[in-house]
Amino acid sequence: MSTTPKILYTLTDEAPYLATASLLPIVEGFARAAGVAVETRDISLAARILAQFPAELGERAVKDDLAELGQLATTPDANIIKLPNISASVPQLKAAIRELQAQGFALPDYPEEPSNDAERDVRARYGRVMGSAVNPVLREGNSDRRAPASVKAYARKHPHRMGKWSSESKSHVAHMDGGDFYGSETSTTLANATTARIEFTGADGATRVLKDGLKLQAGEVIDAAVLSTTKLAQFIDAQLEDAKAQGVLFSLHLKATMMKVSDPILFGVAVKRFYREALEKHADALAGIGFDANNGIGDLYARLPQLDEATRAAIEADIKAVYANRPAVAMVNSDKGITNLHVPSDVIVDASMPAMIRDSGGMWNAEGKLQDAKAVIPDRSYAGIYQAVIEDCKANGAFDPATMGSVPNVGLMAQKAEEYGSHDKTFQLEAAGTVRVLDADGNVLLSQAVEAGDIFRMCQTKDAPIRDWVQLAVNRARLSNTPAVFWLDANRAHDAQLIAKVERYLKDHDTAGLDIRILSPVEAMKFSLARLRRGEDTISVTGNVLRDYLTDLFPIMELGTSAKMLSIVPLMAGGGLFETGAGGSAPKHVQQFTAENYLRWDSLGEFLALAASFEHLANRYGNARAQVLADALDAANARILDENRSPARKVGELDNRGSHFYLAQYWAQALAQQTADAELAQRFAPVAKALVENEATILRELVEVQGGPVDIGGYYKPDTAKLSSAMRPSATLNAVIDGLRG
Ligand SMILES: NC(=O)C1=CN([C@@H]2O[C@H](COP(=O)(O)OP(=O)(O)OC[C@H]3O[C@@H](n4cnc5c(N)ncnc54)[C@H](OP(=O)(O)O)[C@@H]3O)[C@@H](O)[C@H]2O)C=CC1
Ligand SMILES: O=C(O)CCC(=O)C(=O)O
Ligand SMILES: [Mg+2]
Repeated sequence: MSTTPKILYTLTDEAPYLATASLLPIVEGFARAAGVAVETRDISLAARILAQFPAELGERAVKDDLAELGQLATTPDANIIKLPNISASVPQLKAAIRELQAQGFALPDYPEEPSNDAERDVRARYGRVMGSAVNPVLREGNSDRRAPASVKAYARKHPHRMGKWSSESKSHVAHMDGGDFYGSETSTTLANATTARIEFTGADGATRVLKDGLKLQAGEVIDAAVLSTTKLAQFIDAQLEDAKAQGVLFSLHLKATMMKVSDPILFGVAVKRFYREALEKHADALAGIGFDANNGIGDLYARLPQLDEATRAAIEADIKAVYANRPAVAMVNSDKGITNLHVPSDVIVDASMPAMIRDSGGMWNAEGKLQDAKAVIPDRSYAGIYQAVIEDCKANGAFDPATMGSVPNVGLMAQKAEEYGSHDKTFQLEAAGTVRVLDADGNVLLSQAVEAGDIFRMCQTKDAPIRDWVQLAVNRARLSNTPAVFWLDANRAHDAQLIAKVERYLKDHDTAGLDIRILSPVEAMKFSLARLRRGEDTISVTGNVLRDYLTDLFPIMELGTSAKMLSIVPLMAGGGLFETGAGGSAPKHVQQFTAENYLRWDSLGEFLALAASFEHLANRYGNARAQVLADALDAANARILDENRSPARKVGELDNRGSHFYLAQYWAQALAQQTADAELAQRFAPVAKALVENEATILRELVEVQGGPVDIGGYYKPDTAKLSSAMRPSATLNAVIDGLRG
């Protein structure tokens, strides 16, 4: 066991990375005074790309910090603060590569259609950093996400605005009725460990190995399912017709980042059907310039300059004609004409559906106004939960943050559980046949018939994480004296296997007096919503996907944002992973920052994670000072909420940097006032004094820079000096903080 208490703070992307440039020096200063080391590890998209090409980059090679952290997460010493990072779609990945090349990094281009081994190797390396490539690597434990009592109390006292709901709303969720993953899933639990392979056998009897060397453990639950892209295309066509007939926006909600193999294909089917006339008419020209519908219609616009003027104009005119015939489509940015079908990473279901529900069931139309929408979520596995919320809001009106209860979550996610670990076992088949999962002796574990174009997906859920999850659920139910509901659907093959395990493992625990139930997702949602309206709390105990969906949905309804969530991952090996908030890296905030030098990112998630991390260190290493820091930070966090020192949204107001100043002031005051450690109190007394006495000057220095554009020298890899000077504009504050850092 290492004896030095240490925090590993991750450097990531976009808004949380910008915020880090201001917050981290403060954290380093305070931690240092208590003898806690803070180190950084760079897991940004840029760093992850660079780490793939050590030989090519020579002297500028970058070490693979993500691999190191992934390894550390399996040891008891891990104490990692993980901020949100970009899970890159192909368009984002290409933009990042271009930026790094322009900064002089000798990276190879992204091979669109690799034609030799070298190109295939480059493509595979880029493939490793694509999509959700970070979280599954670090998540060696299950998830415990909740709104701390102080945050909930604050939200009740200062309720955020919720759009009114009308019973006349035409908004609804549309899903397939067959031919989807839900309908085809089969599942089994392994009696013995084995090394499996996935094989495709075509109609001609020829067999091809899709994946080999797949290690499976005893007790592991595996499942396989197929989605028909032909049925999906028919479904999309019907929804386009229906959206038009009903006069609602067509809006598609997927998770192309986490589900990085399947969902871009589903997205591509929708793009192809929506723009069908134009894309079919110009099929040859578009194939010639390498357009890929899976990357969105934005990919077409990016490639148009390769065509001659006349062809370009013809394509543009035909796309315009499509819009005239189709239902209106939900917009991501109406000013710039960016639609829901532009880039697969712009509309991510966990954040986009709650936003729609918060906004009266509307999405933005081309005029930038809210309009009722058809939310298309093709697969039935989870779509129904959102329809249940919509029905509830139509019947009972919007939820009231001042009175509503809370739905915390205990999520099964350790060791790449379920769908979120399936991308290396997901394939699109070019021909009809059968896909089989075979054990080492050649016995068929799972089998699915496929048609050409179908997507086959296999998932794994290991036994130890399931046991740990059940235990976590019971602990949380006991600690918070709150009913807990396992959201599992007895009619789904995978869930049926899980239900059997949950029932068995619950017997290992003392559940006397606890209210623990198992309900299907839709029933669980209805049950939780009814309690929520009565002001009652209900723990949601879910698999990995619902963990993701619900930990944005409920916080956004209850608190207005998932940024204020406490998001702990007790690692199964004994370490701690402290995620910050439950949302993403907020690209919109970066646009505002570079245009107006105003950052509205709320770092409360980081503050909460830090307090939990110091507390973890205190417990693990018996480090009393870390506990003093944690307690003082808790007090500071409560004051940030009480005194409303979170960032506002507009120039001239307190932004992210200002909220960090108050954190430093309140934290220093709490340390100066505490009596558990006199030496620390003495150390921080002058710091607190300086931050109080200079408050007006510091706030002026922080606000007077706002309003104009700011250059940070890069989007995916900003220039550290430029970023630091932009994010630390107060010389007075810096002098105090740098004094602490030594
Ligand atoms: N844990 C992780 O690493 C996660 C990463 N992602 C990645 O994040 C990127 C963007 O995803 P997206 O689906 O747009 O979701 P985001 O959560 O990044 O953004 C949705 C909106 O949520 C609000 N928001 C989220 N966090 C904060 C915060 N701390 N302070 C203030 N507001 C906040 C903002 O709304 P407003 O501006 O209106 O205030 C923001 O525009 C993608 O690359 C995605 O892959 C997504 C989820 C989790
Ligand atoms: O890793 C990702 O891409 C997103 C993770 C996420 O949305 C979540 O865990 O809430
Ligand atoms: Mg999420």
